Amino acid sequence: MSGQPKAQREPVAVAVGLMLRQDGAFLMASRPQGKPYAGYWEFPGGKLEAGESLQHALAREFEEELGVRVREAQFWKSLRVDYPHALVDLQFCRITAWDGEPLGLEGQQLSWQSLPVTVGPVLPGALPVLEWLAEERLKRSEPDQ
Ligand SMILES: Nc1nc2c([nH]c(=O)n2[C@H]2C[C@H](O)[C@@H](COP(=O)(O)OP(=O)(O)OP(=O)(O)O)O2)c(=O)[nH]1
Repeated sequence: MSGQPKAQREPVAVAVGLMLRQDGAFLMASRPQGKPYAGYWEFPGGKLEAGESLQHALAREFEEELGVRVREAQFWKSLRVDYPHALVDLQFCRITAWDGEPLGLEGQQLSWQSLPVTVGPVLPGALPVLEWLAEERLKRSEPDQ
């Protein structure tokens, strides 16, 4: 295998955004050809550049990949995933306001989804997000104690 031995790998920080529409739908994207897990579905985002903040990386990736200007984003949850190709620290943010309609500027397919999702396969590092969204939905539907 090429690259660093697994045990010595430094985690790579990744900014990921869940664009959440008022009706509860969220945007998913297919991974473009040429990337690991091409064709798998994920949430838009990408790696932080050296010295870059999470908010900045999120805004940059959304401009580059979707042509969307992020107006309101809040950090939500993080998740470390150990892939054969990389060790990643995923920083998930909820995006609740933006300018523009998302376009697949890197050749990726886009789809507004709700639970259960109808696209697949879903990237392993995006699957837990669907569980978190389902948990939230459950909490919202439970009567107050
Ligand atoms: N965007 C995104 N990446 C995810 C998710 N879940 C998950 O495990 N990942 C992983 C896949 C990749 O290993 C990494 C993101 O790196 P990437 O290669 O897509 O990022 P990038 O756009 O900066 O790529 P590049 O400039 O190096 O081509 O995070 C997710 O929901 N969204």
